[in-house]
Amino acid sequence: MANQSPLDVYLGNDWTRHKADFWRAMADHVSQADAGQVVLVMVGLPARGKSLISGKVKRYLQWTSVKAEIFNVGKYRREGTPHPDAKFFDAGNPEGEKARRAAAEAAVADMLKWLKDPANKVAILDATNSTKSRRKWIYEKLEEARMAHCFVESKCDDEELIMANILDVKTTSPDYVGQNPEEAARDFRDRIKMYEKVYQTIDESEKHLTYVKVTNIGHQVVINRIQDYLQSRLVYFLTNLHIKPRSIWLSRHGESEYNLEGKIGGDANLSSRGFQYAKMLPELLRRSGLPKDAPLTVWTSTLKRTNQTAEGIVEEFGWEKLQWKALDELDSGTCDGMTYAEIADQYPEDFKARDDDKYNYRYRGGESYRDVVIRLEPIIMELERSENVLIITHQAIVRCIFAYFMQVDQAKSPWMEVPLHTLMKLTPRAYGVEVEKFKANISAVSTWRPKGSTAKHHEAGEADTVVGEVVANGHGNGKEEEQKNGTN
Ligand SMILES: O=P(O)(O)OC[C@H]1O[C@@](CO)(OP(=O)(O)O)[C@@H](O)[C@@H]1O
Repeated sequence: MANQSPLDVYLGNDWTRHKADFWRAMADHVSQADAGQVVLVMVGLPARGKSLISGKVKRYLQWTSVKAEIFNVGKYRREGTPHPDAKFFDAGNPEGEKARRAAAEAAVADMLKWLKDPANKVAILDATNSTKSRRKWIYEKLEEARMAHCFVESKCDDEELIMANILDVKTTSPDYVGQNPEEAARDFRDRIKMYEKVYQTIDESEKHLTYVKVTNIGHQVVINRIQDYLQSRLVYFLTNLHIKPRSIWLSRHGESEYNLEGKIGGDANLSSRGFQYAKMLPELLRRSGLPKDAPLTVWTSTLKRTNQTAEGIVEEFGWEKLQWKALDELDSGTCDGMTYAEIADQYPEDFKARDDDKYNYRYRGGESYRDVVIRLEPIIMELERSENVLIITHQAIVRCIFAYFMQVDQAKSPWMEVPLHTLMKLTPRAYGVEVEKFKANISAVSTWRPKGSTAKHHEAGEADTVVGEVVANGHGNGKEEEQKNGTN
């Protein structure tokens, strides 16, 4: 490919020739390295973002094909006590204590049962676990089951964040269904006070535990005794999290000459309509609501069509632009530069195999969607750390990034329709990701191919321009768990 990254230049032709093998090896290595199991034990007062963190961890793990599940003690407690008032949570209330202990025991028992299946990798015990004696009990249970653990304490002194969590709980927790919202908020604050009376942060006396302490979600992270690969990956992820308001804008490049010809891959220039889209992108961004004070960084792939699309924006706003090799389009190996009809003709078995399992099918000498997700992991880590970012990339890459944020399952994500000349704005909210779409009024071919079809890319009609199904899947960060489970 004409546009080589510094890494390509440094490593020379061998690297360029063997990069698909490299990503393949990485993908295989990562799945092998995931062999262990671990329990993440959440610790912290109510309204400190434990469920938010649990949801984000689960979303991240599932996207990388690591099976993860959240066990929320509140859900078990609610079976016996669906609408408790604050006094129920008073440590001096023996009945409340007994019921809460029973709920914790039931959750841990179910969790250990779930972990009996070696395919299940990460269990997240979402509860306050706010006393040393409760943590000692959990630690002993996990030691007895020979299960690795990692306590994750979420501390928070940011009043705004606490208030946002209280507001969310009072409106979404099943504990307060049908209650006056003001009364619910008052009761929830009293509940927090009950926990504050007995809360013990993890300290020196618990040095034997593996733990991560996160203050104000990502502001400060303290780690202790992190032991294996999976734990380190999780710690790295937790270190990168933040909850500052921001948006991520996602767009494919403008229509390319290859898109017009129905060819896949390659490094073609934009078509004249593609250039029009590039010109219009600054206006489209303005329409979507630009961040007032915070700057925006533009990320592109190393290919010409994404860089040409970014030119107008960089010129107009002077924002920093970064090129990422990892954002290059899915490598179609020996099929690069062919039309779908040519592939079906020359490699009929491959064409069918791809339709049968598009997520796992790996092009000869190229990549699968699974491989792409592995190489996008550093991009996701960087995105979690970053504030406002505009990503201009390719069809398969947009699908994988979108699938991460919106938890689209692996069988569906490679078939999602991502129209050209459409800007998407993803805004993480307390318990989900909001998606807005802004369509440029510039026609383009549709490169979406339904299963079985070998049709050449056709002019997009109205129906093609809706991302539809995808948006409906939109909960991201544990909202579903929280709505079902509430606090314990
Ligand atoms: O996985 P499928 O659906 O084939 O889509 C990926 C394809 O999308 C295309 C367009 O058809 O990407 P791009 O947006 O970079 O032009 C091909 O280059 C690429 O192979």
